[in-house]
Amino acid sequence: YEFMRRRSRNWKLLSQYPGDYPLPIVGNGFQLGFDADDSSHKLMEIWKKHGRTNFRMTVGSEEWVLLSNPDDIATILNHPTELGKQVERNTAMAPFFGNSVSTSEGERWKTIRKLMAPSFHFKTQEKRVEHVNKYCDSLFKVLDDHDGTVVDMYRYLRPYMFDILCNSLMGVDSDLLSTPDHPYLKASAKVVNIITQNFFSYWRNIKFIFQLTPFYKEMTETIKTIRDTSTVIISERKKELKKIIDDTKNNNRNVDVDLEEILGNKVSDDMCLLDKFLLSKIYNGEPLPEDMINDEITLVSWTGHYTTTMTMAHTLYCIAKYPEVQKRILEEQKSIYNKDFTRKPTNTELTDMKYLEAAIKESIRTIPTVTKIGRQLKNDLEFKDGRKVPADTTVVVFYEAVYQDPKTFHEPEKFNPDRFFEPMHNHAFVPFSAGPRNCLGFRFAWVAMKATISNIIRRYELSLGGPGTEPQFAYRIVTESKNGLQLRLKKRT
Ligand code: HEM
Repeated sequence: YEFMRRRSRNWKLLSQYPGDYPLPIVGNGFQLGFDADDSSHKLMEIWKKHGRTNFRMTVGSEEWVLLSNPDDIATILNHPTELGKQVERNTAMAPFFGNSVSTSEGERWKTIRKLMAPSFHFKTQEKRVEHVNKYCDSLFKVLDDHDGTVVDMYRYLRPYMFDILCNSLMGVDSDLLSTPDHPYLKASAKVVNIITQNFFSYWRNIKFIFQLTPFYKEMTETIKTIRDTSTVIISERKKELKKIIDDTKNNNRNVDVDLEEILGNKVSDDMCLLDKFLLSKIYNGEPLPEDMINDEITLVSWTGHYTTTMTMAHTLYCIAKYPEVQKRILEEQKSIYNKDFTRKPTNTELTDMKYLEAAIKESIRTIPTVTKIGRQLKNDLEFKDGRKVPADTTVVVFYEAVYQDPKTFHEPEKFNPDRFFEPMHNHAFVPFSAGPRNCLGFRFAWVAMKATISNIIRRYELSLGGPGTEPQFAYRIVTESKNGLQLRLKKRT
């Protein structure tokens, strides 16, 4: 009786939102179709059908409320305690990233997030710009070889971004840019697709069947490759730390690192992220177990390089597609670098690149890097308009819908960076999420994207790859083009 009572109460609350009547067992699941790559498109159709506003869906036994209203997005993302991720999404991601900061809850999440946060503080930006600029020279060497020809930007931007992260956060030189066919790059390119399939293909949760399929084998091999790469990075850094200690003992001191901190296992803000994981004893007074460090390094290496690469590549594509935007970015660059057009940017100059920033934002709006994020409610939640959503519901921030809503973005079909100079709702555009569980790496990502694009655009004229190369975007957990991102780069004289 209690179960029935709760169900009917929940249904009463949920049915305040538009949505189709759910069938027994499957709910509205069939409306998502059977092709995971197409489910985002299907959800957009449902959003339009119900009046381009927040709507509800029942997927299997789960209740979803999908939000496109910025007021309600502000309510969920800034909530101090509703920080739990959608259980289904975590199930899809956990085989790759275990119980990492992005997938964990409660004390583990809080402790690790606190340990990591100083590595992403705004004070670190100056140092990050230097790292990006250094690796840009290696990128130029590779891209110069393709002068005038069509090149897949993913192929070189991914290893480039991975090398920057590895050097800047892990203190290890990886140089994947010189081996773009490296097994890590091949494996990590499969992650988005596999997680998206796990998420939308419910039969995969029937483990004994899934384990018999080739998909399972592919997933296991992919996980092994990316986690083994983290093991190598961790052991390289351990060796380096040992060398620093030995060198110091032999009076050959490496000035970069404070030995007392290392020997005393003290963690300082200046240390690279991996040193913090290796040296801290925050976890029950003991060093962090190796598999826990592996979870975090695998997550940060993957998410940090993949999302940033996709956003940069898609922005370069938009710049190539809209020559007037390219012209205005270039004019802004000329106004900053009129004396020396090849000089690398400083952090202050990056903040002056307002039009470039608007162009990156408009690229994210039209090709959202992250298409949805979810929170699974622990308690009932009341939104600004007085409607309540019951505990256990999954509340989804449906970015694609927000970005295509004419109430929020006037003439959403137009590519218009200038819209970001107009006043807008402060939660209309939160691609890095917001509130206590926002993206830790957003400052790092901004620095990397702005510095890289500023350097690239001053060196090369960008145009589209031509017939047959138009990107085929798939809106997976991260948006990516199935046939790469082909652009023609021509060195400026
Ligand atoms: C353009 C690039 C990026 C975009 C669009 C992006 C977007 C996001 C979003 C939307 C979330 C929230 C996910 C959710 O609530 O389900 C998130 C979380 C996170 N991001 Fe990013 N991100 C980017 C780059 C980075 C970089 C460069 C790093 C690290 C080097 C990073 C590390 C993280 C971490 C660790 C979390 C989990 C935070 C937590 O749960 O407490 N991201 N990111």
